[in-house]
Amino acid sequence: MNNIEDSGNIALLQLCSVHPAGPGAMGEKGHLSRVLLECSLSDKLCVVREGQYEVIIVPALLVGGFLILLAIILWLFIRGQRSLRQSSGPRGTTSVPESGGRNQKAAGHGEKVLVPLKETSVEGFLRAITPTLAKLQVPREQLLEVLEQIHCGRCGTLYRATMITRDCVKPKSVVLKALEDSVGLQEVQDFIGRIQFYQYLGRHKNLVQLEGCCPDRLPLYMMLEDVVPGNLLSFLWTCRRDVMTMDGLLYDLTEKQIYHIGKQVLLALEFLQEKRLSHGDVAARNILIQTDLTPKLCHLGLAYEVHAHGAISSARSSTVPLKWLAPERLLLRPASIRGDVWSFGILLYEMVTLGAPPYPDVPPTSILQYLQRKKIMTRPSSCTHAMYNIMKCCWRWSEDSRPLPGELHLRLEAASRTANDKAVLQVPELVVPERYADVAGISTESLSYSYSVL
Ligand SMILES: Nc1ncnc2c1ncn2[C@@H]1O[C@H](COP(=O)(O)OP(=O)(O)OP(=O)(O)O)[C@@H](O)[C@H]1O
Repeated sequence: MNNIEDSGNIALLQLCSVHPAGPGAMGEKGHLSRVLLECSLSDKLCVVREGQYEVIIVPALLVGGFLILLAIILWLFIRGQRSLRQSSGPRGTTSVPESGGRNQKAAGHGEKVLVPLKETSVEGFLRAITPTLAKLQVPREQLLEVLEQIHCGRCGTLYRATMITRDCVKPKSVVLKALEDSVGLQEVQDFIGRIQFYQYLGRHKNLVQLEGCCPDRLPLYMMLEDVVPGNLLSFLWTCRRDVMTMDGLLYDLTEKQIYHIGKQVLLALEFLQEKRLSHGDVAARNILIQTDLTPKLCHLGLAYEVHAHGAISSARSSTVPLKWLAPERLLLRPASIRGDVWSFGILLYEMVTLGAPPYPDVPPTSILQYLQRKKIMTRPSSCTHAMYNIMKCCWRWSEDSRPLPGELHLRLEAASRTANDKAVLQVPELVVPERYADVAGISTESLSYSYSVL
């Protein structure tokens, strides 16, 4: 027997061999086991017997281990089943993949968009999605008449239409984007995703604004604010003509006004940058202008793709005219805000030349080789050195050495202080749209809206 005293917690242990050969034999075998025979809380005496119980303990350990393993497997299985039930939601619903991932907020107010799990029909999808767009929904009866078709886009046709608003007595003009009847579930989800994207972006005075939508059934409509006179490229071309005013707008442009427009475009880009987005196709044709010369970025389809899918699809990317693209985009690298800064430099060129096609002497397909030779456009005669210096910093080959929209805004601000606000920019030659399209590397159809002003 051994007495063990342990700082006030005294325990008496009795070591007792039950092996017939005695303790010595046990020591030789080295298989001694200690078994607690008696130990009560009130007692400070514990009796332990050493014995050779391998025959009982080893199988017991094996059985115990097996049971624990079984319990773990069972627990994992139950947990898996439970999480499966949770992700399909109540009454068998699941998240819409197009607005999932980091764009969950696209559903508005950070809610998850749920559609029935088994629902693969357009009707079922629209039934499930419409309540999430309640704040934007406009009764169809409020749409009065379609005035004209203005554009046939990849994701719907654009019309000018009139609409009654809740607070307006007089019908107001809106641009209606319509997704017609004969489309599949994917197109419908994409159209709804775009509506949610506008909702996610929120309001910015230099981004075209969503005013409402009709998402309950086909045809689907989204109503955008009607920006008049609209397309900046058309405006620039009209400035070449002998038109003084039209609809209250002075078709004259000074260097100072170019800075004014440019700075606001940069505010829109800064806004997108804050949301970790980029525009992807900054160009005069994708900017709308108001009579007070407030520009609004439109053509947000590429930004939507970045938001919804993390990148611009190669199919969509190939539609962006090459002459506006930064070298890294021409080399098929992802779009970024600094790529937009490159395109912004081209936009300045477009404005100061009143809508001339960039790189007039370079075929669109040779643009990458041209830039790889470290060449950039020369200074147009109508462009001051100050403005050309800004263009040059936008056209730095290395993305990282280009300024961000905020820094560029400061440069434009400084340059505009000494800019000429008297001399009206003039270009004597009128634009021939087919020739323009050819030199710019743009399809004539995509310019159809600009013809109307010529
Ligand atoms: N809100 C608007 N007000 C006036 N004109 C507009 C408006 N929206 C679009 N437009 C005209 O329609 C043209 C095409 O617009 P936009 O590129 O945004 O449509 P889209 O091809 O459907 O683009 P995306 O798929 O990127 O949204 C514009 O260049 C402009 O001339």
